Amino acid sequence: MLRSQTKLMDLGRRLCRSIGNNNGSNLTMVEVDDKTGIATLTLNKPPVNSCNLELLLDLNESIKQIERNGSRGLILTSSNDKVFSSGLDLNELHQPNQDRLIAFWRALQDMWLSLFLSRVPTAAAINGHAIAVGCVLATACEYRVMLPGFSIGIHATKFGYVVPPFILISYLSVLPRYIAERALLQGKLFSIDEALHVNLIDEVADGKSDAIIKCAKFIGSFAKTQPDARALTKRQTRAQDVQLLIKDPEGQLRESLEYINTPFFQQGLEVYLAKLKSKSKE
Ligand SMILES: CC/C=C\C/C=C\C/C=C\C=C\CC(=O)SCCNC(=O)CCNC(=O)[C@H](O)C(C)(C)COP(=O)(O)OP(=O)(O)OC[C@H]1O[C@@H](n2cnc3c(N)ncnc32)[C@H](O)[C@@H]1OP(=O)(O)O
Repeated sequence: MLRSQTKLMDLGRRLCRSIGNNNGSNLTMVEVDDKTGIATLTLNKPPVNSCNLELLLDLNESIKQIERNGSRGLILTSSNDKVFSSGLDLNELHQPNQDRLIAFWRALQDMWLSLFLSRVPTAAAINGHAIAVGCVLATACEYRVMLPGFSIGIHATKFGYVVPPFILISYLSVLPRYIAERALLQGKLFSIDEALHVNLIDEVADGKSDAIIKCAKFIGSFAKTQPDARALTKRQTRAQDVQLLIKDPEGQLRESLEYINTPFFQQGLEVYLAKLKSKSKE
Protein backbone atom coordinates (compact mmCIF):
# COMPACT_ATOMS: atom_id res chain seq x y z
CA MET A 1 0.00 0.00 0.00
CA LEU A 2 1.22 3.49 -0.87
CA ARG A 3 2.30 5.66 2.06
CA SER A 4 -0.10 8.40 0.93
CA GLN A 5 -2.99 5.89 1.02
CA THR A 6 -2.06 4.83 4.55
CA LYS A 7 -1.91 8.48 5.58
CA LEU A 8 -5.39 9.12 4.18
CA MET A 9 -6.79 6.10 5.99
CA ASP A 10 -5.25 7.28 9.26
CA LEU A 11 -6.80 10.69 8.74
CA GLY A 12 -10.20 9.09 8.10
CA ARG A 13 -9.83 7.05 11.27
CA ARG A 14 -8.85 10.12 13.27
CA LEU A 15 -11.72 12.25 12.10
CA CYS A 16 -14.40 10.60 14.20
CA ARG A 17 -13.80 9.08 17.59
CA SER A 18 -16.49 7.02 19.29
CA ILE A 19 -16.90 7.74 22.96
CA GLY A 20 -18.90 5.47 25.23
CA ASN A 21 -21.36 6.71 27.81
CA ASN A 22 -20.16 4.29 30.49
CA ASN A 23 -23.14 1.97 30.41
CA GLY A 24 -22.01 -0.13 27.46
CA SER A 25 -25.38 0.01 25.67
CA ASN A 26 -25.70 0.87 22.00
CA LEU A 27 -29.08 2.59 22.30
CA THR A 28 -27.32 5.85 21.58
CA MET A 29 -23.93 6.32 19.96
CA VAL A 30 -21.63 9.28 20.36
CA GLU A 31 -18.90 10.19 17.90
CA VAL A 32 -16.75 13.26 18.23
CA ASP A 33 -15.28 14.85 15.13
CA ASP A 34 -11.63 15.43 16.03
CA LYS A 35 -11.34 18.36 13.68
CA THR A 36 -14.41 20.35 14.73
CA GLY A 37 -14.87 19.00 18.26
CA ILE A 38 -18.58 18.52 17.53
CA ALA A 39 -20.28 15.39 18.91
CA THR A 40 -22.88 13.51 16.90
CA LEU A 41 -25.36 11.73 19.14
CA THR A 42 -27.22 9.02 17.25
CA LEU A 43 -30.47 7.46 18.44
CA ASN A 44 -30.10 3.76 17.77
CA LYS A 45 -33.06 1.79 19.10
CA PRO A 46 -34.62 -0.29 16.32
CA PRO A 47 -37.08 -0.35 14.81
CA VAL A 48 -38.28 3.26 15.26
CA ASN A 49 -36.39 4.87 18.17
CA SER A 50 -39.39 4.78 20.46
CA CYS A 51 -38.25 6.17 23.80
CA ASN A 52 -38.45 3.53 26.51
CA LEU A 53 -36.87 3.83 29.95
CA GLU A 54 -33.51 2.47 28.83
CA LEU A 55 -33.25 4.79 25.81
CA LEU A 56 -34.16 7.85 27.92
CA LEU A 57 -31.53 6.99 30.55
CA ASP A 58 -28.95 6.31 27.88
CA LEU A 59 -29.74 9.52 26.02
CA ASN A 60 -29.47 11.57 29.20
CA GLU A 61 -26.12 9.96 30.03
CA SER A 62 -24.82 10.66 26.52
CA ILE A 63 -25.88 14.33 26.68
CA LYS A 64 -24.04 14.69 29.99
CA GLN A 65 -21.01 12.84 28.65
CA ILE A 66 -20.84 15.21 25.66
CA GLU A 67 -20.84 18.19 28.04
CA ARG A 68 -18.22 16.60 30.30
CA ASN A 69 -15.82 15.78 27.49
CA GLY A 70 -15.69 19.39 26.32
CA SER A 71 -17.33 18.89 22.91
CA ARG A 72 -18.02 22.12 21.05
CA GLY A 73 -21.57 21.15 20.13
CA LEU A 74 -24.10 18.34 19.89
CA ILE A 75 -25.87 17.11 16.77
CA LEU A 76 -28.81 14.78 17.43
CA THR A 77 -29.72 12.33 14.68
CA SER A 78 -30.94 8.78 14.07
CA SER A 79 -29.39 5.58 12.72
CA ASN A 80 -32.75 4.76 11.07
CA ASP A 81 -33.08 6.44 7.68
CA LYS A 82 -36.90 6.71 7.89
CA VAL A 83 -37.59 7.53 11.53
CA PHE A 84 -35.83 10.11 13.68
CA SER A 85 -37.98 9.06 16.65
CA SER A 86 -41.53 7.75 16.99
CA GLY A 87 -41.85 9.41 20.41
CA LEU A 88 -42.51 7.71 23.69
CA ASP A 89 -42.59 3.93 23.68
CA LEU A 90 -46.31 3.48 24.18
CA ASN A 91 -45.74 0.08 25.81
CA GLU A 92 -44.26 1.97 28.78
CA LEU A 93 -47.60 3.71 29.28
CA HIS A 94 -49.90 0.74 28.68
CA GLN A 95 -50.96 -1.07 31.90
CA PRO A 96 -47.70 -0.01 33.46
CA ASN A 97 -45.85 -1.41 36.42
CA GLN A 98 -46.02 1.64 38.71
CA ASP A 99 -42.38 1.60 39.84
CA ARG A 100 -41.17 1.40 36.27
CA LEU A 101 -43.62 4.11 35.20
CA ILE A 102 -42.24 6.44 37.87
CA ALA A 103 -38.66 5.74 36.74
CA PHE A 104 -39.71 6.19 33.10
CA TRP A 105 -41.43 9.54 33.60
CA ARG A 106 -38.57 10.84 35.81
CA ALA A 107 -36.09 9.82 33.09
CA LEU A 108 -38.20 11.66 30.50
CA GLN A 109 -38.34 14.86 32.57
CA ASP A 110 -34.60 14.68 33.35
CA MET A 111 -33.59 13.96 29.76
CA TRP A 112 -35.68 16.85 28.44
CA LEU A 113 -34.13 19.27 30.94
CA SER A 114 -30.61 18.07 30.04
CA LEU A 115 -31.17 18.55 26.32
CA PHE A 116 -33.18 21.78 26.57
CA LEU A 117 -30.64 23.39 28.89
CA SER A 118 -27.50 21.82 27.45
CA ARG A 119 -24.47 24.10 27.85
CA VAL A 120 -23.23 23.31 24.36
CA PRO A 121 -24.88 24.45 21.11
CA THR A 122 -27.37 21.80 19.99
CA ALA A 123 -28.85 21.00 16.57
CA ALA A 124 -31.08 18.22 15.27
CA ALA A 125 -30.40 16.53 11.93
CA ILE A 126 -33.92 15.15 11.48
CA ASN A 127 -33.44 12.33 9.01
CA GLY A 128 -36.88 10.76 9.37
CA HIS A 129 -40.31 11.14 10.99
CA ALA A 130 -40.23 13.04 14.28
CA ILE A 131 -43.50 12.23 16.04
CA ALA A 132 -44.71 13.55 19.42
CA VAL A 133 -41.76 13.23 21.82
CA GLY A 134 -39.65 12.68 18.67
CA CYS A 135 -40.62 16.26 17.77
CA VAL A 136 -39.98 17.35 21.37
CA LEU A 137 -36.39 16.05 21.09
CA ALA A 138 -35.92 18.16 17.97
CA THR A 139 -37.50 21.30 19.43
CA ALA A 140 -35.37 21.01 22.58
CA CYS A 141 -32.38 21.65 20.28
CA GLU A 142 -31.44 25.15 19.17
CA TYR A 143 -31.56 24.42 15.43
CA ARG A 144 -33.35 21.95 13.18
CA VAL A 145 -32.43 20.66 9.73
CA MET A 146 -34.80 18.13 8.16
CA LEU A 147 -34.92 15.84 5.15
CA PRO A 148 -37.91 15.93 2.77
CA GLY A 149 -40.61 13.27 2.73
CA PHE A 150 -41.13 13.02 6.48
CA SER A 151 -43.53 14.42 9.10
CA ILE A 152 -42.89 16.31 12.30
CA GLY A 153 -45.29 17.32 15.04
CA ILE A 154 -47.33 16.47 18.10
CA HIS A 155 -50.57 14.71 17.20
CA ALA A 156 -51.61 13.76 20.74
CA THR A 157 -55.15 15.17 20.64
CA LYS A 158 -56.01 12.93 17.68
CA PHE A 159 -55.55 9.95 19.95
CA GLY A 160 -57.08 11.35 23.11
CA TYR A 161 -53.88 12.33 24.96
CA VAL A 162 -53.43 15.57 26.79
CA VAL A 163 -49.79 16.54 26.71
CA PRO A 164 -47.91 17.57 29.86
CA PRO A 165 -46.82 21.21 30.25
CA PHE A 166 -43.18 20.63 29.32
CA ILE A 167 -44.22 19.19 25.97
CA LEU A 168 -46.39 22.27 25.36
CA ILE A 169 -43.46 24.46 26.30
CA SER A 170 -41.09 22.79 23.92
CA TYR A 171 -43.51 23.62 21.07
CA LEU A 172 -44.07 27.15 22.37
CA SER A 173 -40.33 27.78 22.58
CA VAL A 174 -40.12 27.42 18.81
CA LEU A 175 -43.51 28.37 17.35
CA PRO A 176 -45.59 31.51 17.76
CA ARG A 177 -48.31 30.82 20.31
CA TYR A 178 -51.27 30.88 17.90
CA ILE A 179 -49.57 28.43 15.53
CA ALA A 180 -48.53 26.12 18.38
CA GLU A 181 -52.01 26.21 19.87
CA ARG A 182 -53.75 25.50 16.56
CA ALA A 183 -51.34 22.69 15.66
CA LEU A 184 -51.72 21.06 19.07
CA LEU A 185 -55.51 21.32 19.03
CA GLN A 186 -55.62 19.88 15.50
CA GLY A 187 -53.07 17.19 16.35
CA LYS A 188 -51.22 18.35 13.26
CA LEU A 189 -48.21 16.61 11.77
CA PHE A 190 -46.33 19.07 9.53
CA SER A 191 -44.93 18.20 6.13
CA ILE A 192 -41.46 19.60 5.50
CA ASP A 193 -42.81 22.60 3.53
CA GLU A 194 -45.33 23.39 6.26
CA ALA A 195 -42.68 22.99 8.97
CA LEU A 196 -40.32 25.33 7.12
CA HIS A 197 -43.09 27.86 6.55
CA VAL A 198 -43.82 28.23 10.29
CA ASN A 199 -40.13 27.91 11.29
CA LEU A 200 -40.65 24.63 13.11
CA ILE A 201 -37.53 23.66 11.20
CA ASP A 202 -34.75 26.03 10.11
CA GLU A 203 -33.42 24.37 6.96
CA VAL A 204 -34.04 21.54 4.52
CA ALA A 205 -31.22 19.13 3.62
CA ASP A 206 -30.94 16.76 0.69
CA GLY A 207 -29.46 13.89 2.69
CA LYS A 208 -28.23 12.96 6.16
CA SER A 209 -24.65 14.10 5.60
CA ASP A 210 -25.88 17.41 4.21
CA ALA A 211 -28.05 17.80 7.34
CA ILE A 212 -25.05 17.10 9.57
CA ILE A 213 -22.93 19.63 7.66
CA LYS A 214 -25.67 22.27 8.01
CA CYS A 215 -26.01 21.54 11.75
CA ALA A 216 -22.21 21.77 12.15
CA LYS A 217 -22.25 25.11 10.34
CA PHE A 218 -24.88 26.42 12.78
CA ILE A 219 -22.79 25.21 15.71
CA GLY A 220 -19.72 26.83 14.13
CA SER A 221 -21.54 30.17 14.20
CA PHE A 222 -20.80 30.30 17.95
CA ALA A 223 -17.05 29.87 17.44
CA LYS A 224 -16.30 33.42 18.52
CA THR A 225 -18.48 33.39 21.63
CA GLN A 226 -17.18 32.64 25.10
CA PRO A 227 -18.66 29.21 26.05
CA ASP A 228 -19.60 30.03 29.67
CA ALA A 229 -21.20 33.34 28.69
CA ARG A 230 -23.11 31.59 25.90
CA ALA A 231 -24.25 28.78 28.22
CA LEU A 232 -25.43 31.15 30.93
CA THR A 233 -27.23 33.38 28.46
CA LYS A 234 -29.01 30.33 27.02
CA ARG A 235 -30.01 29.21 30.52
CA GLN A 236 -31.36 32.65 31.34
CA THR A 237 -33.28 32.83 28.07
CA ARG A 238 -34.88 29.45 28.76
CA ALA A 239 -35.32 29.92 32.54
CA GLN A 240 -39.05 30.60 32.44
CA ASP A 241 -39.71 27.59 30.23
CA VAL A 242 -38.21 25.18 32.74
CA GLN A 243 -39.43 26.85 35.92
CA LEU A 244 -42.34 24.49 36.54
CA LEU A 245 -40.32 21.33 36.01
CA ILE A 246 -37.32 22.51 38.03
CA LYS A 247 -39.37 23.87 40.93
CA ASP A 248 -41.76 20.95 41.23
CA PRO A 249 -40.59 17.86 39.34
CA GLU A 250 -42.42 15.52 41.71
CA GLY A 251 -45.68 17.47 41.34
CA GLN A 252 -45.34 17.30 37.55
CA LEU A 253 -44.60 13.59 37.81
CA ARG A 254 -47.64 13.00 40.04
CA GLU A 255 -49.96 14.84 37.65
CA SER A 256 -48.75 12.83 34.67
CA LEU A 257 -49.00 9.50 36.49
CA GLU A 258 -52.54 10.26 37.62
CA TYR A 259 -53.51 11.00 34.04
CA ILE A 260 -51.75 7.97 32.55
CA ASN A 261 -53.45 5.67 35.07
CA THR A 262 -56.99 6.85 34.26
CA PRO A 263 -59.23 4.22 32.59
CA PHE A 264 -59.97 6.88 29.93
CA PHE A 265 -56.29 7.13 28.94
CA GLN A 266 -55.65 3.38 29.18
CA GLN A 267 -58.67 2.50 27.01
CA GLY A 268 -57.72 5.02 24.34
CA LEU A 269 -54.15 3.77 24.35
CA GLU A 270 -55.25 0.17 23.96
CA VAL A 271 -57.21 1.02 20.82
CA TYR A 272 -54.32 3.07 19.44
CA LEU A 273 -51.74 0.36 20.08
CA ALA A 274 -53.93 -2.25 18.39
CA LYS A 275 -54.26 0.03 15.33
CA LEU A 276 -50.52 0.60 15.23
CA LYS A 277 -49.81 -3.13 15.35
CA SER A 278 -52.39 -4.02 12.70
CA LYS A 279 -51.03 -1.26 10.43
CA SER A 280 -47.52 -2.64 10.70
CA LYS A 281 -48.81 -6.10 9.64
CA GLU A 282 -50.54 -4.79 6.49
C1 LIG B 1 -52.84 16.62 32.37
C2 LIG B 1 -51.92 15.88 31.49
C3 LIG B 1 -50.61 15.67 32.08
C4 LIG B 1 -49.80 14.77 31.68
C5 LIG B 1 -50.04 13.90 30.52
C6 LIG B 1 -49.33 12.63 30.65
C7 LIG B 1 -49.10 11.81 29.70
C8 LIG B 1 -49.36 12.13 28.29
C9 LIG B 1 -49.39 10.91 27.53
C10 LIG B 1 -48.73 10.68 26.43
C11 LIG B 1 -47.78 11.53 25.77
C12 LIG B 1 -47.25 11.03 24.68
C13 LIG B 1 -46.19 11.61 23.87
C14 LIG B 1 -45.66 10.55 22.89
O1 LIG B 1 -44.58 10.66 22.40
S1 LIG B 1 -46.66 9.21 22.56
C15 LIG B 1 -45.95 8.41 21.14
C16 LIG B 1 -46.69 8.84 19.94
N1 LIG B 1 -46.07 8.25 18.77
C17 LIG B 1 -46.78 7.74 17.80
O2 LIG B 1 -47.98 7.76 17.82
C18 LIG B 1 -45.97 7.16 16.65
C19 LIG B 1 -46.63 5.94 16.13
N2 LIG B 1 -45.83 5.34 15.10
C20 LIG B 1 -45.92 5.67 13.79
O3 LIG B 1 -46.66 6.53 13.39
C21 LIG B 1 -45.06 4.87 12.87
O4 LIG B 1 -44.56 3.76 13.55
C22 LIG B 1 -43.87 5.67 12.26
C23 LIG B 1 -44.37 6.72 11.26
C24 LIG B 1 -43.04 6.34 13.36
C25 LIG B 1 -42.92 4.66 11.51
O5 LIG B 1 -43.67 3.95 10.57
P1 LIG B 1 -43.08 2.59 9.96
O6 LIG B 1 -44.06 2.14 8.93
O7 LIG B 1 -41.67 2.77 9.57
O8 LIG B 1 -43.02 1.58 11.20
P2 LIG B 1 -44.24 0.76 11.86
O9 LIG B 1 -44.41 -0.51 11.11
O10 LIG B 1 -45.42 1.62 12.04
O11 LIG B 1 -43.63 0.45 13.33
C26 LIG B 1 -42.65 -0.57 13.53
C27 LIG B 1 -42.91 -1.21 14.89
O12 LIG B 1 -42.75 -0.22 15.92
C28 LIG B 1 -43.94 -0.12 16.70
N3 LIG B 1 -44.08 1.28 17.13
C29 LIG B 1 -44.08 2.38 16.38
N4 LIG B 1 -44.16 3.49 17.13
C30 LIG B 1 -44.21 3.07 18.41
C31 LIG B 1 -44.30 3.76 19.66
N5 LIG B 1 -44.33 5.09 19.76
N6 LIG B 1 -44.32 3.02 20.78
C32 LIG B 1 -44.28 1.66 20.73
N7 LIG B 1 -44.19 0.96 19.56
C33 LIG B 1 -44.16 1.66 18.42
C34 LIG B 1 -45.05 -0.56 15.75
O13 LIG B 1 -46.18 -0.99 16.47
C35 LIG B 1 -44.35 -1.71 15.05
O14 LIG B 1 -44.30 -2.79 15.96
P3 LIG B 1 -44.49 -4.32 15.48
O15 LIG B 1 -43.50 -4.51 14.38
O16 LIG B 1 -45.92 -4.44 15.01
O17 LIG B 1 -44.24 -5.12 16.71
